[in-house]
Amino acid sequence: MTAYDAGTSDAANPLKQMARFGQSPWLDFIQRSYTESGRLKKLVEEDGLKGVTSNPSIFQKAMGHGTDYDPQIRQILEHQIVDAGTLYETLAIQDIRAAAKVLHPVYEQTAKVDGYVSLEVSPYLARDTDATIAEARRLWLAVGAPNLMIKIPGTDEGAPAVQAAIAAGINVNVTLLFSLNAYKKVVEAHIAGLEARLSRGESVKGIASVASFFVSRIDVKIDGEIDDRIAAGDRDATALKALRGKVAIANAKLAYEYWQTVVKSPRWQKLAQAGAMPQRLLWASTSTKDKTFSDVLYVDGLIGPETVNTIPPATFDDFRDHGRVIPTLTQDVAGAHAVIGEARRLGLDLDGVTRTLVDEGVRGFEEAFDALLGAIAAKQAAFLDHKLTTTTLNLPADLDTAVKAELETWRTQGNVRRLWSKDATLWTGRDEAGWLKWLSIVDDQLLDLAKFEEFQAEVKARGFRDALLLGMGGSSLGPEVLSVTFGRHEGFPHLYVLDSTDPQQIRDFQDRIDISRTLFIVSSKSGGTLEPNILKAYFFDQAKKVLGDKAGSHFITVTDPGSHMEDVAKKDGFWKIFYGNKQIGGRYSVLSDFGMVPAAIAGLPLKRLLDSALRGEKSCAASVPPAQNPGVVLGSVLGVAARSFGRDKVTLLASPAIYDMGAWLEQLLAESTGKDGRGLIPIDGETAGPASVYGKDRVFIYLRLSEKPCEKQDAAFKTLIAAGEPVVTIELHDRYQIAEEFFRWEFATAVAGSIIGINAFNQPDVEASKIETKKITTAYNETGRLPPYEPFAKDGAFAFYADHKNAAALKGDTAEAILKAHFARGRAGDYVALLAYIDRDTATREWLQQVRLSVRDGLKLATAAEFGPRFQHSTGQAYKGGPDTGVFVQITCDDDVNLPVPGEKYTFSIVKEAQARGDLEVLGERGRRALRVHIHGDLKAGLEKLAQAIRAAV
Ligand SMILES: O=C(CO)[C@@H](O)[C@H](O)[C@H](O)[C@H](O)COP(=O)(O)O
Ligand SMILES: O=C[C@H](O)COP(=O)(O)O
Repeated sequence: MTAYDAGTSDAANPLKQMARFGQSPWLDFIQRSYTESGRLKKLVEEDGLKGVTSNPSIFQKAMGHGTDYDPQIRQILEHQIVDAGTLYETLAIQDIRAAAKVLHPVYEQTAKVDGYVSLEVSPYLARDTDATIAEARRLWLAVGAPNLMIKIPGTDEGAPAVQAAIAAGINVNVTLLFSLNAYKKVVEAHIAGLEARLSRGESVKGIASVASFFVSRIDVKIDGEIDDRIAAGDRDATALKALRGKVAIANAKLAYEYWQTVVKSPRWQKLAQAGAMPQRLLWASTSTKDKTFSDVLYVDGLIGPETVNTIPPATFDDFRDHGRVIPTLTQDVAGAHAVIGEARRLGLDLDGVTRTLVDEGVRGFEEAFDALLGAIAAKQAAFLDHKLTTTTLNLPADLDTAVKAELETWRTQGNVRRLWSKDATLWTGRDEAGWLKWLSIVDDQLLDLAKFEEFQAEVKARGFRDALLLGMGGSSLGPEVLSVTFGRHEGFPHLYVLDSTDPQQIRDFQDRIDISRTLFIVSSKSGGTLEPNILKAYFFDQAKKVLGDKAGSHFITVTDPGSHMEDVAKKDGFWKIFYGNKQIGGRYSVLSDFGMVPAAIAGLPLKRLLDSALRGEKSCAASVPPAQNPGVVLGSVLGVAARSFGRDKVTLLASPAIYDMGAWLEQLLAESTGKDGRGLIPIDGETAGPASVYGKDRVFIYLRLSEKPCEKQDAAFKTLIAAGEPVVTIELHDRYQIAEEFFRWEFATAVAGSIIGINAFNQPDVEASKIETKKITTAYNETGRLPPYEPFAKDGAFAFYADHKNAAALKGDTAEAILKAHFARGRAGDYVALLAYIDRDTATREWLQQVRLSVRDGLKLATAAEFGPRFQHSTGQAYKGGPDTGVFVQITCDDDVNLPVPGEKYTFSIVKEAQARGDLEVLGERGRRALRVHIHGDLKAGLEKLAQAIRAAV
């Protein structure tokens, strides 16, 4: 018979007889089906069971396997978006409440002495006093049962938490006690907690506590030491052998002896007179581990008044079957002293053992909790199925092994929790903690949903036809993804995003909109960035021509509080000002107002987007262990591939309908990680080719929209996987899951940054180009002319520029020869970046794409195809600050169109020129391989010729 189907009730039942000697049998086990089926109740009624204890290992066994909890998990997931930790807690609390209900009659019958059910605080907090206190209070309130005991570890940090909890009137079970010294501290904490209540005039009645003294584990360790010494031929072998299986019980008896002195002490008597209940000793870890001993050794051997023995089910059955009930605890105490004395004489390290046991105990519960949360997270992902994106890893064996090792390191070091608690030492230990508000921004936005929805209704009511967002990088790329991915929504304006100083491009956008029906969004976190400022100046001027002094009512801004743009907006009477968060960097801001405001304007279903983002957040939560945490898994693949395998070219391809995700991702990855000579180099939108065109420096990311995949891409990835290339396939089951991926990639980037060992939240090298640009535009304002700038070579319509060092390396009379010399500098593992400061339209994008593919296929190097100045606020950081593996070709042109910048002498054309010069200057200063090709005259013809020259050169 097992405790699962309880035994007979019988006066001779040893379990019932324990009561005669003042000991209460508790059950060291909890499980939903056990309680629900009535078996727990049967133990109470037939075996005199008086309490229940749980711990992370017990819950892991209960919830981590089987299907008991599936219906409730499914039901919760239908209505709520939660993390694995919350899910666990919801299930656990229900179990604890159900068991507490079964035990409640015992609680009443024994006048609050027994009838308790214990719930342990998170083992991750075992070394954190304040967090343990907060958790104890939270769980106490959450369960809301008078016969609940909160379990707190008896560590050095746990003891003050015990005192605080008792002082707060919470019943406490102090767990993980092994040594007399630790127990003494806990006794002190208990008494001090009660005294604090008395001194405040509060009642000490009815506050229960037990001190869980772990028994069998001590013998396991000591006996192990004994066996080792005997095997090594120790001369005290006989004396040592005589101690096997004795030290744990002796140690427990000494604890009990101490307890007896405590309860007799005047200090305790004072509390007792005020109605305090003593903290009873509870024997835990009472199943026999050494099968050569009696299977009820740690029950038989520790029976005594005012104590508890919490017994696991099998031992419970064994004891019912053949337990011997005699008051052993108080017998032969002198013998117990002798055993401990003898152990010391023989050099058995009881103090060391108990110290180790505390550490191992804490770690063991952490491991169990990790396993439990991992199992719940896996179940959750399986149940949510296509409500979450699906990730498949195809990694070469060596990378796969290294990623698994990294995930294990993250688990053992508790790095996911460290990340969520904003521990800057995960990166460089500098200002990282101040840049992590994006972790919780989705929750804030959901609370603010009404604000966005009201605004959305107002936009709709005003009947705008167009919306034009003016901004760069982090302030424009997220909105661009939303605009490109979701298109126009009936009743709402078409959202355009302008992030260029190219006059032709500005003119193109101006031609597309009807200013009288346009809402302008000036988007700039810092408010000081050149482009949004001059674009605002330009369009405000244009709007004034059409709208007169109502122009301001067609403008809103999203900017950080206190910024220059806030002042501008106030001065010019903007319709609205939305604020960013100073603790969120631009590239992490898409789920803040920088993305939500444009999303509202474009008429997107905001709740749906935010719910999707929340799913991303919850999947990456602090409670989700690394191996089940999609953000950590992805970040580990990227970080480990770059750090340990030279695979730092993150090659991003997305299904056509979501292709623009790549533009957002490349900024996030490059700007976050590309610094200090290290980092990831994103390669966005490079059409997949045969495996033969790739070097060994790639990790491929396939963002596949399963509702609208591209057959060609599917086939190409199949080939890459078959060729053994590392491929991460992320399937989005609908477009709104880009919001889930926004969060997941932010998290993954932070993880990868930690693995690579950089600060993932600054952008030290972006500033450098801005400074050079500023110098040039200032000079222009002062002199009315650009500083002289001489090409080092010319060929027809082409003029070539470079700094001295680059120019010296690029000898040649023809475009082809110069380009050839430049490309010849590329080595395996390098990349070529084409940086075009030209109008970004369908034709030029196609041109750039074709040329980059020729370069890739010719040189077998990764290629980036970028437009300036947009990339300067994105991948530009990694080009200048990341690994020195870039070969850069800057492409500029004469501008047919020029546009004024109101209030300045310089024009947009001058700004663009200054930006190109400034960036080339900085690339040169950093010793990068950089060449500028300027196309004089007709751009189309020039581009055709340049394509020919490049093809010939590769
Ligand atoms: O601490 C309590 C009760 O207060 C128990 O639940 C305690 O955690 C368990 O008895 C032990 O973890 C079981 O230990 P062991 O038998 O695995 O060595
Ligand atoms: O990625 C950020 C860009 O450099 C633009 O910055 P901003 O939002 O402060 O204008």
